[in-house]
Amino acid sequence: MEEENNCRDASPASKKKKNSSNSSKQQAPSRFRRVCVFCGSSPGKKPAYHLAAVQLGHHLVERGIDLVYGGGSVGLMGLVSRAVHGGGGHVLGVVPKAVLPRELIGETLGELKAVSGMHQRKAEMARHSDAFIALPGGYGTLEELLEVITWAQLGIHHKPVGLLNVDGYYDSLLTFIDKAVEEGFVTPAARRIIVAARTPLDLLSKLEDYAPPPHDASSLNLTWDWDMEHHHIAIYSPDHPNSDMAR
Ligand SMILES: C/C(=C\CNc1ncnc2c1ncn2[C@@H]1O[C@H](COP(=O)(O)O)[C@@H](O)[C@H]1O)CO
Repeated sequence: MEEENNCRDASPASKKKKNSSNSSKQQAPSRFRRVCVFCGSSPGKKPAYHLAAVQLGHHLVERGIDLVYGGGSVGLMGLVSRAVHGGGGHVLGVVPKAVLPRELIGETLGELKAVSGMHQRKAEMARHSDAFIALPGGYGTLEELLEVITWAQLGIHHKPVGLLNVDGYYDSLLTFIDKAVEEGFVTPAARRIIVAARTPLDLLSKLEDYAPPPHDASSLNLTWDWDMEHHHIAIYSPDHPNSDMAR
């Protein structure tokens, strides 16, 4: 799967600013054209989570960064997408066909890309983005976050991965990952893949400065494609006519 052309000049967000108040706050151009945000399909209980989602959306618009996310208007996903869309930024929602019905995801603002399943969704969200940010969320958010961290560790991509640790929501996850380093399951270099901050502003400036750790795994030449045509599925059943056991 080829990555998108990340030329800044083509950014839709940089071309159309609906909200004139944002133009006065216009920042220096970001190195990112599009950022993928993973976050709860629920709003969470604390107002701090809601505020962080809205603030992140505003900061993206101010920097001319477009949003890629899981689509829909539910929970924190709805808050961040409305903030970006309302500020004149471009929003791309990537939604598996099975969860397209409005009763599941609500209304999607901006551009909607329907994909066949969850694996393709993650690959598409990643392909269209220059960096990832996880806001507070549940299993879905954790799964998406850990997958892009794993892909970075394997050298599948070199894009920054940010963790917005609103009100210490992710303290216990970070403590756990530090334990994994201590116990020898995560290397110190791989620990540095995660860029954490407590506010959207701090996180965005850390991500702008991020340099990926050197890793040997690039030579594996892995991709995040899930292309069945180019994968041989081995069959290890002695009774099967095409069994690979005999090969
Ligand atoms: C399928 C159901 C609700 C639909 N909700 C979702 N709509 C869009 N994207 C979703 C939805 N649920 C999960 N996602 C993806 O995972 C992340 C949020 O998951 P979490 O468990 O709420 O943290 C989010 O980034 C999306 O990409 C009925 O259950």
